[in-house]
Amino acid sequence: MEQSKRVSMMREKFEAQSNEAESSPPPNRKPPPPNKRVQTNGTSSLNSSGSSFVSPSPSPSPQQPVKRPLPSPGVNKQAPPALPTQPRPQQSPQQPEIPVRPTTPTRTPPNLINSNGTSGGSGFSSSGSGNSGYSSSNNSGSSIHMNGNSLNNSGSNPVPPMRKVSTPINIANGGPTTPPSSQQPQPHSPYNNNSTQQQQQQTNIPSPPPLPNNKPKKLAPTAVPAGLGSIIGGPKTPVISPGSTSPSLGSSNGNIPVSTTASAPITPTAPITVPLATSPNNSHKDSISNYNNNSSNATTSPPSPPVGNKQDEEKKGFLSIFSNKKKNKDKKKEFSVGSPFNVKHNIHVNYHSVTGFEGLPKEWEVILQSSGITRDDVVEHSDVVIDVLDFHMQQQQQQAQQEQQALMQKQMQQSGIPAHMLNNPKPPTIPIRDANKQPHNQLQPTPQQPQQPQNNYNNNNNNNNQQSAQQQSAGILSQQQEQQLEEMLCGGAYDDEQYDLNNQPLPDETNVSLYDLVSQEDPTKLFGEGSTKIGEGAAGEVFVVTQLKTNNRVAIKKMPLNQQNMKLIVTEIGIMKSCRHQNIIGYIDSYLVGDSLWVAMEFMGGGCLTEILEQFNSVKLVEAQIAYVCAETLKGLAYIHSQHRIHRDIKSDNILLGTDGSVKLADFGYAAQLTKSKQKRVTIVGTPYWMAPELIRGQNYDRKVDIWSLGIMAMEMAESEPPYMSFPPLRALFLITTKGIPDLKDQNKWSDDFKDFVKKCLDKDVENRPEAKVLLNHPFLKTACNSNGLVPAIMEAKKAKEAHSKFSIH
Ligand SMILES: Nc1ncnc2c1ncn2[C@@H]1O[C@H](COP(=O)(O)OP(=O)(O)OP(=O)(O)O)[C@@H](O)[C@H]1O
Repeated sequence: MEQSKRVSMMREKFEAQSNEAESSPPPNRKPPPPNKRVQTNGTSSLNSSGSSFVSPSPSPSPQQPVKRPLPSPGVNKQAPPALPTQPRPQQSPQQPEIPVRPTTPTRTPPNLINSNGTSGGSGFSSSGSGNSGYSSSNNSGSSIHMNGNSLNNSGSNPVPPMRKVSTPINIANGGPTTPPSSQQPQPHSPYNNNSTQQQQQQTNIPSPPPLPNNKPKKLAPTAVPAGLGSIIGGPKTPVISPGSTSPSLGSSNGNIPVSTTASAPITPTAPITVPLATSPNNSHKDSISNYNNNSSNATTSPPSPPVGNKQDEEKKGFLSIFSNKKKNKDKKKEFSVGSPFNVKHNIHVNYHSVTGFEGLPKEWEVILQSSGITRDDVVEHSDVVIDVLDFHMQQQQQQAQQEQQALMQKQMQQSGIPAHMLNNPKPPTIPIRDANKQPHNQLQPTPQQPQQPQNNYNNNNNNNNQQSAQQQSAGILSQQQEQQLEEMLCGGAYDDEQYDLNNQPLPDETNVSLYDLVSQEDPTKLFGEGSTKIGEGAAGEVFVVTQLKTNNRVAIKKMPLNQQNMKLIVTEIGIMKSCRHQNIIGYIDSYLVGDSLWVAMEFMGGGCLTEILEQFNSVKLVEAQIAYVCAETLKGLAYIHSQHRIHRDIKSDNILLGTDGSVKLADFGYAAQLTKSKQKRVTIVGTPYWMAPELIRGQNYDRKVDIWSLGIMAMEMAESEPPYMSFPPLRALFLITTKGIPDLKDQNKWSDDFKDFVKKCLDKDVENRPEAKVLLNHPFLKTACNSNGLVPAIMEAKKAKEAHSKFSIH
C-alpha cells in the first residue's frame, strides 16, 4: 500500500479513535499504582465491600540495585478479549476491540520525554533544533493556524512520562467493542474556554451515568476529540491564515490535511470544514464536518491543493517521505468549508522548504521524538515506521480511554451504582472452552454448555474428534480426565501425547458469561480475616489469605469490574479455570464482591521470577537454573498451546515460583483461545520488549509468539533485562522488527546450547521457530537442574530484597 495512503488512513483512524475515546465508557482495569510488584506486609481483613483488602503501601526503596521499569504512559497494558478478534482492517476508524489494561509499574525504561512532551535528540522537534532536518527554526515558510490544542496541552498528555516498560498492551485492530460513553470533561483544553455554550456543556459537564438498559450514547460529533482531530478537525476547525502554504501531512494527495492550503485568505468568520478522509462517503469525515459547521450543507469551493512547487518537493519533513511517494496524484481534493465561530489561533504549523515542518501537532511531534526513529530509518523501513506509529497512536488513544474510564468509574461509584451494573446490565459472553468441571453446586449450565461427559484430553481416537470437539466446547471433564489432570497437578509424569495439537481439535466458540464462571458463595465466609498484600498489577491487587476449609494459604486477586474489563476477566478466569497443569497456576474459584471480582488461586510463596532478576547484583541465575525455568515454562506453554490457546504475555513478571522451586505460568489476562472460526490472531497484545515481530506488525500470528517471548525471557534471566530495555518502547518495537534481537552480551559466558536455544526461540521466521513441544527436546533443556536447584536463588533473592527494604526503612 502506498505510504501516503497508509499515513492518511492511520491519521484518519487515530482521529476517529480519538473521537471514540472522548466518548467511550468508563475504565476497565484499575490504573496501576506507581510501584508495582511491591511486596508488602500490611494486613487487612476481608469484607464484602469490594475494597476490603487494605494494606499499607511499602515504602519505595531507593536502594534497589536494579531498577525495574516504570510504567510507560504510552504503553498500556491493554486487554484484549482475545476471544474472537476482528481482523485488522487497515482503514478502520473504529476503536480497538479490547479494553485497555492499565500499566503496571515494573522496570524503568528511559524517559526521553519531558513533561512538555518534548525530548532532545530526535530531530523532530518543532522548536527547530536545526540538526535533523525534521524541524525548523526558520519560519521562512508560510504558516497555518489551527484552533484547538493537542492532548499535551489539554492535560492529557499523549505520551506521559514513562511509568513502566513491561506493560502489556493490547490493541485490536478491528472495530471497537467499546460502546461510546457519555461525555468527559476536557481538562484545561483551550477548547473549553473558546467553545460555544453547547460545547461547554458537552465537554465540561459530566453527564449522569447511563441507565442500566441504555447503551451509553456515543458522543455527538460535538465531542472534543482527544487526538489529532482536536487539532485538525475538532471542535474548532483549523483556520488558514492568509496565503498559507500547506504543511499537510498528506499534502500530496490531500488525504491528511493537517492544515489546508488556501490560495486566498479565509477570514475567521468563514466556515471551514476540513475533510479527514479522501472518501466523500467517509462517515467520520462527515461527522467532523457536521460538528464543525453545525451544517452539513455548508460547503464552499475547494481550496487549492497543496502547493506543489519545487520547494515542496524538496521538503525534508518526516512525513514528506510518505507523501512524496505519490505526490502528483490526487491533488484535486474536495474541501468543504463551513463557517467558523469564535475562532482562535492556537496552533501554528509552519513549513520551511529546507528544514521541514515546524509546529506539527504535538501528538506527532511527541511520537516522533520519543521513537528515536531517524530519517534514515524512515527511508529504509517506512512500512515498519508506519506500523509502529500506528501502534503507538492506538496506544495513546487507549490511554486516553483509560483515563476517561477511570473518571467515569469514579462518578459511578459516587452515585452508588455498581459500575458493572450500569455498564453492563447483561453479562458479556465470550467464547471460551470451559474444559474444566463446573464447580460443585455453583454454576448452572448455560444453554450452550450441556453437561455431558466427554473426553477432551489426550483423545487419540480420531473418530471421536468431532464429538470430542463438541464436548470440549461444552465443558465438564469425565472421571478419567479428572484423574489425568490430578496426576498432572500432582506432578505426575507427562507424556508428549498430551501436547499433541492434533489431539485437541479446535473448539467451537461457546459463549460463557462471568456469572457462569463465578461462585455464588460468600468469600468472606470461606477465607480467614487476615490478609496480606503480596502484589499489585494493572488488573488489581493480590493478597494472601487462609482458606478456612483447608487451612491452606491461597492468593486472592481482587479486580475491580467494569464493562471494559469484564470481557478480559471472563477470558482470564475462563481460561484459568479450564487449565489444569503442574505448570499453570491453580485456579480455585472466583467471587463477585461488590464491584469487584475476587479470584482465588494457588499461592506461590516464591513470588514472581522478576523478583529474582531484580536482585541481579547479588543473585545471578546459572544456566542450569535458566534451563529449568525454560523447561517448566515450555511445559506449561505446550499444554496451553495444545488447547489452542496463546498466552501472549510471557515474561518474568508472569512466571510464579513456589518456595519448593516449582514454576507456573500466571496472568491469563491476555490469553486467547483459538477456535475453528478464528485460528489466527491479529490483536496486538503483549509487553513491548517481549513482543514478537509478527505481532508488532499486526500480522496474523499464532502460538509461536509465546515462543518468541520465552526466548526474550531466557535472555532476561541471563542479563536481568530484556534486550532493548534501554530504549523507549517505540524504538524497541522498531528495532525488534527491523533488526531482530542482538546476541547475548557476553558470548563467552554462555554455552552453545543455550545460545542456540535462544536463537531458535527468536527466529524471526515464524515457520522456523519451533513449537513448544519440539523445543522441549532441545539439548539445552537437558542441562536443567531440578526444582530444588532453583530454591537457593529464590531464597537469596528474598533475603536480598528484605535487606534492601530494611536498609531503606532505617
Ligand atoms: N498466586 C499468586 N501467588 C503469589 N503471588 C502472586 C500470585 N498471583 C499474583 N501474585 C503477585 O502479584 C503480582 C501481580 O499479579 P498479576 O501479575 O496476576 O496481576 P496483574 O494485575 O495481572 O499484573 P500485570 O500488570 O502483570 O498484568 C505478581 O507479580 C506476583 O508478585
